[in-house]
Amino acid sequence: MELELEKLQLPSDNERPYVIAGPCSAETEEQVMTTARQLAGKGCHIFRAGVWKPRTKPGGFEGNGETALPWMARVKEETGMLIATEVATPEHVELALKYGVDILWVGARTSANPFAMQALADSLRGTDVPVLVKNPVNPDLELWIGALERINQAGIKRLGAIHRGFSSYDKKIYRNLPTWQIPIELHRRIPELPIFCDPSHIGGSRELVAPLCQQAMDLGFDGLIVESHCEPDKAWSDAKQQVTPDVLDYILSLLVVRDETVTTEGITQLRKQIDELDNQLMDLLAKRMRVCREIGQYKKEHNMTVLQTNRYNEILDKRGAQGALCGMGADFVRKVYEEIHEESVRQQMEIINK
Ligand SMILES: C=C(O[C@@H]1C=C(C(=O)O)C=C[C@H]1O)C(=O)O
Repeated sequence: MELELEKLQLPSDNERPYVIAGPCSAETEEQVMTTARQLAGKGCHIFRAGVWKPRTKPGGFEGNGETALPWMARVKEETGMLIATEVATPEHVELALKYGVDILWVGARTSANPFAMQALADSLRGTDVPVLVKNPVNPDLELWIGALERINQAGIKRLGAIHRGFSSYDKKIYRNLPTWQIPIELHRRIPELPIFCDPSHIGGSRELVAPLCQQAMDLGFDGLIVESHCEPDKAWSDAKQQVTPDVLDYILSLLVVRDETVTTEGITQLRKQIDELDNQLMDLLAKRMRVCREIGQYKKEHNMTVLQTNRYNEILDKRGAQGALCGMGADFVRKVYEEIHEESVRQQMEIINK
């Protein structure tokens, strides 16, 4: 099915990127207002805050619910910023609209559930609020598109997608794997659909926000939705991944916004692939080391030496031959495996001596 789309028409200083910023959760009126004033002072046009928080496990802070909506309304009134929040049920939609929320987004757990998406779509019928749909937690492009289609079929034409990464058991570098090929394919399939990147949830840590924002710009994303809190370390949820409005402003000031229509960026695209492959390499290395540690544990239990020269030689020979077949120098492959072996032995020594 073709989506029937209209421009989002959101305020922004430039053509790109749209920036939506604000805390993970609306915790207190003071926290909301302080953060909002600071963001507005930095020229931010759209304020986000979670009012209903889907938490993986019970017992955490699940949001203030309706109590927080008047705070959001106050942000809009006092700063002039538009306000955005997450909705997961028809009741959320009704309340958010009642308090004048300008933009709604649908979270990753909700977009993974067609029943929930249909209920949301039905509750949106007859409104013209812009809706942004996060990717489902699992890397399923069809499910993501299906969620967008349901909202669109309910008559919502100002529609966007948010890439927040995909859940995985492995959380070595990212909290949620970016798997860029999925939003890239979404853009290829529906070029007129604006795509936002959520570097906070992909990265899960402050340090990754800037590089991920840049990666999103490099891939031609239309906007960014970034978690920003007046005192990130004291945040009631997602403390590690929030940045202050000051830091956000700095990150945005350094962003290189690239133009999709200029065709001289062949090298940038190639480097993107390199980054992605390097991330995969790091991931694989981390996995290999994990197996080595298991072997270390086995050796401890069976009183075996860490160093197994025959096996080591076998690996050097085999990988060297493989490398040669792929056009890589024997010396290079040997050096790589010597380094890997050294680290593997170091990690096993730690285990065997524990
Ligand atoms: C992992 C092992 O321990 C050591 C590390 C190796 C590796 O990282 O490939 C190979 C041989 C051993 O010296 C093993 O015995 O298999």
